[in-house]
Amino acid sequence: MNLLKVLVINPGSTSTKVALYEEEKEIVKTEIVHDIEALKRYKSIIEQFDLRLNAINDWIEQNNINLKEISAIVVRGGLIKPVQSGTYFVNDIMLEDLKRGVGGEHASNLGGLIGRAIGDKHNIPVYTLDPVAVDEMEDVARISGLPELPRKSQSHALNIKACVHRYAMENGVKEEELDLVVAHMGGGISVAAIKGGKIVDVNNANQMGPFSPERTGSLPSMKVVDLCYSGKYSFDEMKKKIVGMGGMVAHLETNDAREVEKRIQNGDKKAKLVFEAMAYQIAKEIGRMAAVLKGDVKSIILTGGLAYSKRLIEIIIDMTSFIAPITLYPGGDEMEALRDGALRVLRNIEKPKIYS
Ligand SMILES: Nc1ncnc2c1ncn2[C@@H]1O[C@H](COP(=O)(O)OP(=O)(O)OP(=O)(O)O)[C@@H](O)[C@H]1O
Ligand SMILES: CCCC(=O)O
Repeated sequence: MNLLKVLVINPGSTSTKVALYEEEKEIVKTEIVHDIEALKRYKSIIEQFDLRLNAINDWIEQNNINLKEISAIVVRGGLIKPVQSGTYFVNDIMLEDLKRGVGGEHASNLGGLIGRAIGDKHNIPVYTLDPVAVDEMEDVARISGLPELPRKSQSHALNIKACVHRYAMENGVKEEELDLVVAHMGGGISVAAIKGGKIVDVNNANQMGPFSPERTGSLPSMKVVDLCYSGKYSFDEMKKKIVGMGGMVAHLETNDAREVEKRIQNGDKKAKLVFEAMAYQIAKEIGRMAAVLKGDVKSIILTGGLAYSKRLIEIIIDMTSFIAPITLYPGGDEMEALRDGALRVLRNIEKPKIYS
């Protein structure tokens, strides 16, 4: 019997994670970290296509991966049109929407494009699971202070959903009965209110919420207008300031929390203040989402790369543990969640949804 082999590609804002699985078994998993200086050279994320594809092709070669043996490629999905949670074929309609960036710019838009570039060449089907555009938001959460600018459900849905699933399994509860706050803390930060297993509210890491390693989060809006009309920045430069060059990068010129922690240890007061401010804003957002759930929160889950940072976690726990017990899932389960989505389809347990 031929074993199923799944290639997983997960482009995040600061890195591209790649892995090869044989059935559930991990054969190789690597985080290709992209240098901030290299990323800075690109005006838009879509222009990073060649850089990331070349890095993945090098990784495939270095690890002697025979693409002829791959049963499926599964990728982190991007800002397509709002969709239900689930596994989807990366079809031509989705590919076009990713190219055009119908829901906006996002590193994960590259997932489908790179996946199909490799898949089409070697005749391998390409799937995606719980893309950034998963929308389960309640109507009341969509209203902003301007009718023409509604709040949109865009989040690290893949890892958030994987954490909800893991928590349910580990604690012997049904996902549909779970109310949680999940804070995914990566290059961008999504803090979600989970009601009955669904993401009923989330900040939208590209536009609102806490600042993160490389995004501004919410800003004083009048001052944003002033900056836009100051004549100092083009449209593209302003967008890049908010997503990519904001947050820690703007204050400290690095998106690497480990580097910031080293500076703090060496007595850098500015690094300490900025890092503590990020933790403070995350804790505040958790409080907002706890209010969405009327305080009835089973647990606060902290996940993503930043959940490895003891310093950050301690501040968040200090500020939020009065709400609910804290669960730590550092790093997250995105790669395994993607693998499992592809395996469910390959084993005919789940029918992939068709994006239209
Ligand atoms: N052991 C660690 N200690 C402290 N910080 C860490 C550690 N490992 C990773 N990080 C930090 O986590 C952040 C990246 O997290 P993650 O890998 O989840 O993000 P990403 O996948 O690139 O982006 P996103 O999650 O927004 O898609 C970086 O700031 C990185 O420095
Ligand atoms: C746009 C929110 C999701 C992400 O940043 O990955």
